[in-house]
Amino acid sequence: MNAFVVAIDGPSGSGKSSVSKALAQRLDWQLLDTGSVYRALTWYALQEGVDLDDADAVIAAVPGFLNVWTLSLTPGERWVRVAETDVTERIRETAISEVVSKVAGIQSVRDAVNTRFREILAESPAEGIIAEGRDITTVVAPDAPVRILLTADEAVRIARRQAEKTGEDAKSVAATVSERDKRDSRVTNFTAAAEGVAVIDSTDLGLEATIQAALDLITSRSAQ
Ligand SMILES: Nc1ncnc2c1ncn2[C@@H]1O[C@H](COP(=O)(O)OP(=O)(O)O)[C@@H](O)[C@H]1O
Ligand SMILES: Nc1ccn([C@H]2C[C@H](O)[C@@H](COP(=O)(O)OP(=O)(O)O)O2)c(=O)n1
Repeated sequence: MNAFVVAIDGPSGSGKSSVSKALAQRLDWQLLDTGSVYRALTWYALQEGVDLDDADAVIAAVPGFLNVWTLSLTPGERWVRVAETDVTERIRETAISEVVSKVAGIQSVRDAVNTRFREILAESPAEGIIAEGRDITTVVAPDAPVRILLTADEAVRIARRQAEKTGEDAKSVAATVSERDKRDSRVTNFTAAAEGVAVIDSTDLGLEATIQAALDLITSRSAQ
């Protein structure tokens, strides 16, 4: 039987990772963090000496990356590996956040990665799987029974990121978030909900209330 797919999109700091992880843990489902794959590919390309402004060179690096990349789908055991190297922490560093949109902005890179995402969703042995990113509701899994766009005002999202990155300059954290969202929205639509996609705006919602709103949607759709 195919796993029940929940697709979640939203801009940086909207709560995708935290909400998706909590949902997967509570439901005992799998979790696919698609952003981590673009981040790991960016790390790999840099490691291989690829110029990220050379789209053909980035595209040429994708098959080699997909051969050696592995990630955990278990929500409580988050790790991403490239061959023997555990890149879980380093792919979250600002040096990657600042350039990942260059890689994610190349359409044929997206096509190759999306094919792998669809395989993961189709092959999931779990009862359900939560997939989060920027184009899961629209491109990767437009037929998912539950599709959610998580939003929050930009100032709130920036403040959340700044609270996480207390050792870094607050202005540059803000600039990284805004510039990345601007660049990412050239290739993916995560600012407006596509038809049939439910919006959860967490601007004035705590994390627990946001998780509960998503759980309510899943419960009502899975009962249908
Ligand atoms: N509704 C919320 N209320 C308060 N804090 C939140 C909420 N959603 C997320 N956060 C916090 O904001 C930060 C960014 O959330 P995260 O899940 O990493 O967002 P995203 O994956 O969309 O970039 C995290 O520290 C998280 O705990
Ligand atoms: N399905 C996806 C997921 C992420 N991306 C891009 C957008 C982001 O710049 C990077 C990293 O995404 P990630 O979700 O880790 O970023 P945030 O945690 O929201 O800041 O990848 C994408 O283009 N499509």
